[in-house]
Amino acid sequence: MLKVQNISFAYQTAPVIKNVSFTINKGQHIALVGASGCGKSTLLKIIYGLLQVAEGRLYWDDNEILGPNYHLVPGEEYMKYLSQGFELTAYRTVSENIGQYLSNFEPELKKGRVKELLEIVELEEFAATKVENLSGGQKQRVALARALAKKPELLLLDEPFGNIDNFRRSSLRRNLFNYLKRNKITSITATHDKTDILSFTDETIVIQKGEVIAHKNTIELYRHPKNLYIASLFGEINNIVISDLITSADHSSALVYPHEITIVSKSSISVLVRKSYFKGNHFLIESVLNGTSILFIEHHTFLPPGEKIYITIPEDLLLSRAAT
Ligand SMILES: Nc1ncnc2c1ncn2[C@@H]1O[C@H](COP(=O)(O)OP(=O)(O)OP(=O)(O)O)[C@@H](O)[C@H]1O
Repeated sequence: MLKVQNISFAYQTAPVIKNVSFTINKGQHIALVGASGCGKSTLLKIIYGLLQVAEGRLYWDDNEILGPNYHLVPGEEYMKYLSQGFELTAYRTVSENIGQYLSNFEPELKKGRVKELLEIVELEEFAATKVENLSGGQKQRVALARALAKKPELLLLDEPFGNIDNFRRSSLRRNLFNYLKRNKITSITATHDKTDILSFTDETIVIQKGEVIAHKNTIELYRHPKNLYIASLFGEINNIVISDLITSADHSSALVYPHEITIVSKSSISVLVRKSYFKGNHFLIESVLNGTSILFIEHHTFLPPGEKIYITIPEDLLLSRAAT
């Protein structure tokens, strides 16, 4: 179990991490999300022991995680950190980099382990290629395999798929998180990508300006986002004033995802189409409600600008999402 207790940190004088506390159970996958510059990478570096906290304590089970004031070489045996700049040995091959920290005592065992890791990151055909001849995305996959090589108990990933093309990303993500679950490896992934969050994490921690503002089961967080900042992490979102739709309602607002709005042939709510954005399996319709508010709606076909359409939003959804 990882316990982070009331930690605070500043690079200079302005605090970057402010009184942060949370607990993560073994084997759980956690997404660490928030706007750029909110402190995600800083928090991962603190957990790994690269930065010294001004206040607070961190524990992995009963072991206190100490910062650089107490360590010459950062990092504990049980923990691996994959940073955004993956420090590989350029003139060595992919296999040599992956096996760098594995014991040479039993060469067959090492060979088998490197092969298994090459399969996870789908780099079998590059085993003998020097790292300097790889693309950015391929280097990121080598760094990932090397971080996994000694089966850490806790894996810290900073934007692990940032350089990897969409074509690879999906299968790599599945390979990695299935491997982590099978081996009961706890992970914390700092990410901007909602697919990382939604499909592969048990819980999500939301950071805003250095503070934890939510720590919840990922599905719960998606279904009941507490505010606009949280909902926006999952993509386009509408912040609807309920009295614009239901005359008897008060003036509170509700967060509604575009796919939760349905276009119908007739209803009491009409909007004007402004633009249709092609999204592959649907169009995102930008529309105007009451001449002022912008409303995004998911729809299966293109709608021309200026067209008047009717919509419905389930009333119980609106009321359950009403800001309190
Ligand atoms: N070495 C540093 N020295 C001084 N300030 C820093 C340093 N590294 C980061 N910061 C500042 O600390 C704040 C948090 O940075 P951090 O990299 O943790 O954010 P982040 O949430 O990971 O951002 P991103 O999503 O863009 O990677 C930012 O305001 C950043 O400018």
